[in-house]
Amino acid sequence: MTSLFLSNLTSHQTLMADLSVLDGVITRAGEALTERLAGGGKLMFCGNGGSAADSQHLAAELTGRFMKDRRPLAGLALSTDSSALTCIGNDYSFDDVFVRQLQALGRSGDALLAISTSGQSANVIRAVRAARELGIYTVGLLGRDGGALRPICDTAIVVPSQVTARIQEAHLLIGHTLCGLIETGLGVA
Ligand SMILES: O=C(CO)[C@@H](O)[C@H](O)[C@H](O)[C@H](O)COP(=O)(O)O
Ligand SMILES: [Zn+2]
Repeated sequence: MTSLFLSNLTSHQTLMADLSVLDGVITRAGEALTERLAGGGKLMFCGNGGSAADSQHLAAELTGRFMKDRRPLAGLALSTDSSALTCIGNDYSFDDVFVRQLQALGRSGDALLAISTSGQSANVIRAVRAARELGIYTVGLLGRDGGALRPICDTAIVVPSQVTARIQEAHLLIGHTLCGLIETGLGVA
């Protein structure tokens, strides 16, 4: 009998091979995000659960370091401030935890990377809708059929899988690629 690990490994490897179809859209997203950062904008991130972890991980690649030593870049995860999350969730609604922070901190010329494996998280959808209204460029890092987020993001990167864990594994690869494209696009030596 195949072990769980070998079965997961096989499905992971199959998905990884399928991701080459996303090359063009990932490159375009990287260019758009680089343009915002080069123009003085910041890159915000949001998502729930594992995607909240991805948000803070990727934001730290920008403010800290990724592959190269260079100036700190403006990355901000909207999933990490426990006081903001609990206040907004408690006093308003959990659906508002990202949108309220985005409306407080976001400016035209910024960008938002919205991460959701289903494309259906209401708090992420609200953040993307508000971002568009504020002139903030939106990239959706999605899965399954892209859900309700797919048509409302400026650029939607949809990982072709139905399995949340596999989609998240692909999201990290794509997130790291976006960080690499940003460093290269900004001409970091
Ligand atoms: O990491 C996992 C499952 O692997 C979970 O924490 C998962 O992220 C949560 O169920 C999220 O609430 C799912 O939200 P979404 O990806 O559908 O937007
Ligand atoms: Zn997970």
